[in-house]
Amino acid sequence: MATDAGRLTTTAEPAVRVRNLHRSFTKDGGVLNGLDLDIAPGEFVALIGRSGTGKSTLLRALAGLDRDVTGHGRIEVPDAVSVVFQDSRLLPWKRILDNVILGLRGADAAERGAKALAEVGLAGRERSWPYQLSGGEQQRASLARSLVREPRLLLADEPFGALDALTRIRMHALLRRLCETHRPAVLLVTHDVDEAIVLADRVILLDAGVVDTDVRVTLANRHRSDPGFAELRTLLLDRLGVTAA
Ligand SMILES: Nc1ncnc2c1ncn2[C@@H]1O[C@H](COP(=O)(O)OP(=O)(O)OP(=O)(O)O)[C@@H](O)[C@H]1O
Repeated sequence: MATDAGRLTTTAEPAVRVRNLHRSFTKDGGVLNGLDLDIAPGEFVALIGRSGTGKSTLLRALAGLDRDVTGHGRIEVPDAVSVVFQDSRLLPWKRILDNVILGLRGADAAERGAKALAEVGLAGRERSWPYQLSGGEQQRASLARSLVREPRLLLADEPFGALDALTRIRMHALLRRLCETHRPAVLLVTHDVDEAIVLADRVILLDAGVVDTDVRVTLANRHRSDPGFAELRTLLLDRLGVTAA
């Protein structure tokens, strides 16, 4: 693969810079077809698009998790990148705190892990096993595992996709709070247009492997009943080829 990967370090630079990114799994057609994208430090970007338009492929490229894929282009990301997936990927044979601090160095690792668990509302669950946590709690632990590494870039692929509606709403509030505190740049892949508008500073819609729509969310009120919210939702659903209900 001819990808020219680099590391961004200075704060004047964008946190993520992607230029002319191509990715393909077959000889017949590309999934990403010359994609350009910048994400500023601390900026929260939601990535939406029809099924199969390459959202996860882009996220995996940024995470350095590309497999079975050919391509070229330039990708620049910060040193500290964390990834959260739809399933928590906690190791079942390790207690929650040990999962959170897995691979961390330093005498204060346990202390930092416990602090991260407290931040996501899991104080007191350090010695629990993953199976003793609900799905939502497991995703909280997964967020703690990411944040304890103090990422400059947080990549999240449908992190709330498997959760019930009420837990999702709670997780939205938690993620927003955590991002306001830690200020990583965020790329969140989601199928949920409302989730994108509630959470993000910018919503990017992928189509045919390039950026089709790039809108800044400037709503003072992110409530679904707000007319600006409804207008933005209609615009995005329209671009997705869906008629708003
Ligand atoms: N490992 C792979 N091998 C072969 N094809 C793949 C592989 N991973 C993804 N693809 C194909 O690449 C295309 C884009 O997949 P990707 O998972 O990036 O889409 P997506 O936009 O995230 O889709 P969804 O919204 O359904 O999750 C799809 O056509 C998919 O079948």
